[in-house]
Amino acid sequence: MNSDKDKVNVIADFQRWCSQNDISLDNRLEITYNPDSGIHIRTKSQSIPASTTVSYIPKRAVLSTKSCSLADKLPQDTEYTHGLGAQLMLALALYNEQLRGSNSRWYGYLQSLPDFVDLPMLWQDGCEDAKEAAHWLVGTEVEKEMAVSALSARIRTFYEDISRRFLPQGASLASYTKAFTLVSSRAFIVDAYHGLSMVPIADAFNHSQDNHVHIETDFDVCPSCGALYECPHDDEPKHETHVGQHHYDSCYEMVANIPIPPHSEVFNTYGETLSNAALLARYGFVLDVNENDCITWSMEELIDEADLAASFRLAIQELESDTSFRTRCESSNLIYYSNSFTVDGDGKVSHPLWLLCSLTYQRHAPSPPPPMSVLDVQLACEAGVDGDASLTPAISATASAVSTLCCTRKAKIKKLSDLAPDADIGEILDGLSEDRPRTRLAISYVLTEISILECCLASWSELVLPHPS
Ligand SMILES: C[S@@+](CC[C@H](N)C(=O)[O-])C[C@H]1O[C@@H](n2cnc3c(N)ncnc32)[C@H](O)[C@@H]1O
Repeated sequence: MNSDKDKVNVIADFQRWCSQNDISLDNRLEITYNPDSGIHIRTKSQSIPASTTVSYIPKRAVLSTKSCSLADKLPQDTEYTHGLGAQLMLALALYNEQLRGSNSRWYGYLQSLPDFVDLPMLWQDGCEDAKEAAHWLVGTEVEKEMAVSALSARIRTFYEDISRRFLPQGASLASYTKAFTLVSSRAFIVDAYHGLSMVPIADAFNHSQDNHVHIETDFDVCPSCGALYECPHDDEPKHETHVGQHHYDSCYEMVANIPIPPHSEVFNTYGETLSNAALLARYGFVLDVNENDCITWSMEELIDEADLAASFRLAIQELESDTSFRTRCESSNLIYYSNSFTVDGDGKVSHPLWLLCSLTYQRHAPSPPPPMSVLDVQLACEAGVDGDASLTPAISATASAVSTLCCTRKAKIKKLSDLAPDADIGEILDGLSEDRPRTRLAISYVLTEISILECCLASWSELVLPHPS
């Protein structure tokens, strides 16, 4: 399936399969292919108004653990209904259908899928380019997203312990892992019955934060049989009557959320909050600009003392219960309101992270100032207005703590320690040949993290007082 001509045939076969399975696509749209975007959906010469349903996908056409040929045999334990467990089980269902070849009722759909998606989880044991790229990602958010070794180990264990029981002779861990990459990059949670599923046509749309379409489903169906209306599994009737049930109740729909212009690619969104780290780890690509990019810390990474944890919990509760606190944060150029320990794409520090940095300094102080007062003086400093000078050391120490955090985090990007301190990573990227696509992708991602950390360092360094000599 390498040439464009092959792709044209594959798309034609897929479209035939779609009509045989009553999957519709608005005739103002076409399925198309190019090497950069892969298979994707475009408008032809006409625009499409907002709220148009551009595709109806009958529920029976989705490939899930409930609809696949192994459905009666697969374990139904709750650990496989969500998260990684659901992905592993769906990858088993998908791989089994792939092995069934033309005997699978999804054959025309399966033929349209790439062999695998080049996710970083495959890079560790790959070619030089892959290994080098994997090395660049050590210590980054992408590594956290993948939980690298844990993910590979879980896939292997699941394959050995569960998948092998159900798969025919000739199955292999390598091919099961490829099926897993397809699930990671294409599956949707559709409803309480099918759960995580492969959804033909819906998964042909590429991702953008400014998406044109979204999937609409009635999630709340019977988890035992998928019925939207009354069924024998109901404790209480869901709906009063079957009367009025619409044909489309048995379909998932792709609906336009904004008008779609002619001659343009039509995008879905895989998640409105996905950062480039998440996109790279789960889907194998990054956006040129991604407003969700950030550096994250877990509570465990930051707090190593029970006393500090206790004073943090108390202080955060107190701050957040003050109705003006959020507005105060929003007026800062250095702090933003968020419920995580993060530095955002503009180098701003989330309020829990700021509080922790502030408390770290104060934990040995005999009578620490209230965090709200420290914040107020900091806001005054940011605005160039004089505040309570007795609190300036507290602000300076908070800024030092933020700086230390950023430097420590930068030092965790392992590849940087192999390079001279003044190495120009942009130059390294520019000097890389085109036959190193993974390394190029990894370095350009690392540059984003470095730029976030340096932006944060630069803005907070202005608040650090010089040490008395
Ligand atoms: C749900 S599929 C979309 C259809 C896919 N293009 C194909 O050829 O089958 C998701 C995959 O499409 C690609 N993709 C989606 N959005 C993209 C984007 N904005 N830029 C580059 N690749 C994208 C990535 O390879 C991703 O893993």
